[in-house]
Amino acid sequence: MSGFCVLGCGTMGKALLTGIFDSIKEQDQQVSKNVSVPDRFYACVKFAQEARDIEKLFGETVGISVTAEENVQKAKASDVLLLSCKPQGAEEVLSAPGMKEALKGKLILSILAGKTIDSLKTLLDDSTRIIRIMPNTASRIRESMSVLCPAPNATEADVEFAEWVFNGIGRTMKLPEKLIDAATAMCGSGPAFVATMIEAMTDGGVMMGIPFAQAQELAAQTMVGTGQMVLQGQHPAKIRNDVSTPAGCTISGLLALEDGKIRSTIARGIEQATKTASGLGK
Ligand SMILES: NC(=O)C1=CN([C@@H]2O[C@H](COP(=O)(O)OP(=O)(O)OC[C@H]3O[C@@H](n4cnc5c(N)ncnc54)[C@H](OP(=O)(O)O)[C@@H]3O)[C@@H](O)[C@H]2O)C=CC1
Ligand SMILES: O=C(O)[C@@H]1CCC=N1
Repeated sequence: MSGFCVLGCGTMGKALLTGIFDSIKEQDQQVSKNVSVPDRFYACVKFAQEARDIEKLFGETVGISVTAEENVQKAKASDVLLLSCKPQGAEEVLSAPGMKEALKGKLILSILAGKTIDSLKTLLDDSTRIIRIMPNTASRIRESMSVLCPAPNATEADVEFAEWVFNGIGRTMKLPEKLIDAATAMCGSGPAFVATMIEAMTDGGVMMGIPFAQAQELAAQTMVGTGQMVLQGQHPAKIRNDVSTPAGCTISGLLALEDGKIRSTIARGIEQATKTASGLGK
């Protein structure tokens, strides 16, 4: 058995823990003999009130110790640590007196956007193994898209553990670190982009007389269904062509979207978010 510690339990830390606890509770995954399922959970925050709020969030059912200003103590008690403070906060967290020693021989799963393995290594002992991971907030409902980038010192067992954790809260994909900023834009930031598209479709529906709640449900389920068709192997272009009946309403709407440069605008948004991600934590 092992200890799992979230260093910086904010929006993403809480989303990840929620998904992980549900995943372990359902035990809906074949846990290989290499994976040591954590039996002790710790969440570290800065302030006592935050700790109390998180304890309330998870309630009594989950055995988690939530503490403020006890990062090093909880790191000592853990085998795997999820680093989920802001990128700019990495130095403060990892340079705390005693932290480097506490992390010796342990595995760090860093979800910090833009914080490279090389920059993390400058703050850690060589024996501390690193896997960069880019999940998203859909972890909360176990529908995350998480990109994994193991450092050269990560073992096969480390990668298997990380894949067990993140496959339990969605889908995973391994990519080289040079692509993680683009993955951050697509997957980490992606829910914000998709939510904006859902809002825009909802606005269209409301404008045409559908009440907001119904319009939002229509937009959200259409997004989910279309995404599922793509994940099941349908090319988006085929979906688009199949739906576009000649002289029908779809092609008229599509041309209005193209007039608004929807494709290049969305692609440019990914480009810009990638560029910003690459500068975070520097
Ligand atoms: N939000 C998202 O959807 C995603 C975020 N990420 C990455 O995840 C990380 C966290 O993002 P997010 O959850 O949104 O940010 P939050 O600010 O919500 O969470 C960061 C948490 O870390 C805490 N913290 C900061 N410094 C310390 C410290 N010294 N000791 C203990 N706790 C500390 C903060 O406490 P306090 O608030 O009191 O400062 C806060 O609770 C970032 O690196 C981000 O790049 C990755 C993918 C998606
Ligand atoms: O916006 C951010 O910087 C973080 C990383 C990806 C999603 N949120």
